[in-house]
Amino acid sequence: MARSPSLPDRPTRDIDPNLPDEERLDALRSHLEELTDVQEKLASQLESAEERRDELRERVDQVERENECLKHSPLYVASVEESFDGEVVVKQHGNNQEVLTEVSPRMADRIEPGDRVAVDDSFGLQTLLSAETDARAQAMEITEKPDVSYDDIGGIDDQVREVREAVEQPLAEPELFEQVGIEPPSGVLLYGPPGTGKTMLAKAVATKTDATFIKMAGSELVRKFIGEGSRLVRDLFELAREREPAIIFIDEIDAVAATRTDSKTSGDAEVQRTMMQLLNEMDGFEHRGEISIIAATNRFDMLDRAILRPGRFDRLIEVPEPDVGGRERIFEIHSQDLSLADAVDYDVLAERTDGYSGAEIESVTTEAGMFAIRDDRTAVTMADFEDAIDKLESDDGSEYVSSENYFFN
Ligand SMILES: Nc1ncnc2c1ncn2[C@@H]1O[C@H](COP(=O)(O)OP(=O)(O)OP(=O)(O)O)[C@@H](O)[C@H]1O
Repeated sequence: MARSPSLPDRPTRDIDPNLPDEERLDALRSHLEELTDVQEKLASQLESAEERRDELRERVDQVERENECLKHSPLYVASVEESFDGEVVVKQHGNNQEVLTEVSPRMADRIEPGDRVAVDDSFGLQTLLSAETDARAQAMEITEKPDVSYDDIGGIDDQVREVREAVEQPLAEPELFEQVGIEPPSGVLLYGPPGTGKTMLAKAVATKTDATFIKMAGSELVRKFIGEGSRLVRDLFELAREREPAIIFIDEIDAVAATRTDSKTSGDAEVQRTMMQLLNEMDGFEHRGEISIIAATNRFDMLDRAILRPGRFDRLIEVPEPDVGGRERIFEIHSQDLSLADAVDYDVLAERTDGYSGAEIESVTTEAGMFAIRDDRTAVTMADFEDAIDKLESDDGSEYVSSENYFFN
């Protein structure tokens, strides 16, 4: 705790009244100087004390706010089903319990059927959830025009070709499949280590086919939107129908489609419901129109085989870590917009980055640029790239450990 600084001594001086006038005046002047000095010191101490008081006040405010938050019990999310004079029927998400409850006059004229609200333990309506807090908006990332092209993807040419055949062609030339009399693949599953370009592949097809890209992350469905998973899956397919042509991209599908465990915890039951909804949507998707479904995982081993049956994710495409030629190409792609001071030997960099994913190579190029900036230069050199690799190798973060370590552990 900071101690208050001690106050300066108050100068005292006895001036002999019998001194000649001139000497008394001198003595008084010098006394005045001492007093002025003390006054300045006191003023500066007062200023520091006021600053400290303001800091403490701010801290008290913050602690009070935190305390308030701690005193509040959690709120539950519910939907308004019907609304009468000052009363509403709400249905709590998760357990689907329906109750009739009163609405405070403060909220009465703002509540309409279909609204999502936060309710407390006794179903008192606390807040009307705005569109921003709506789970549907939060759980799905919608991109009308993604800007990834096939040329932005390096080192996985075979996978690009397969995805084009399985997703792009049925969207672009459905009549071809009709003429030949075959069904295009229902869903495509991309599997492989993290950061190898799976999301990019899905976005690139959407760009090429002018389709809306709708992404949902399986992990978020089970962690963030507990109790709402199956409804959100239904919404996801509904939204795709509204936005045709559309590509539905389900990232980390393993989070909702992992092999069934024997445990009967409510969390597992909820994940099961979400997966069943997903399977239902896919099975009932006969006249799919211009909608394609792509899923991705880096835990292929964990998947429930039920999702791989014909009519579901029946086209599997492995997206591996890039080989040396692929890494060279990815270095070239990510250096396209860099100002380079001299020729960069991408082949040497590719040799040095065995086991790196595309995302890790992107980090190397960003870090190389940072080295140039730190050095007050506007162009990046080969040495910057080498230093960047050294730095990322020595960094103590699992982020840059070879992505093999993530895969099938
Ligand atoms: N093959 C690649 N070519 C060029 N860049 C790549 C490649 N793979 C990854 N990248 C870079 O890494 C970033 C992340 O890639 P992306 O999100 O497609 O990986 P992912 O396989 O979907 O990863 P995750 O499994 O973690 O979701 C991309 O935005 C891109 O900059």
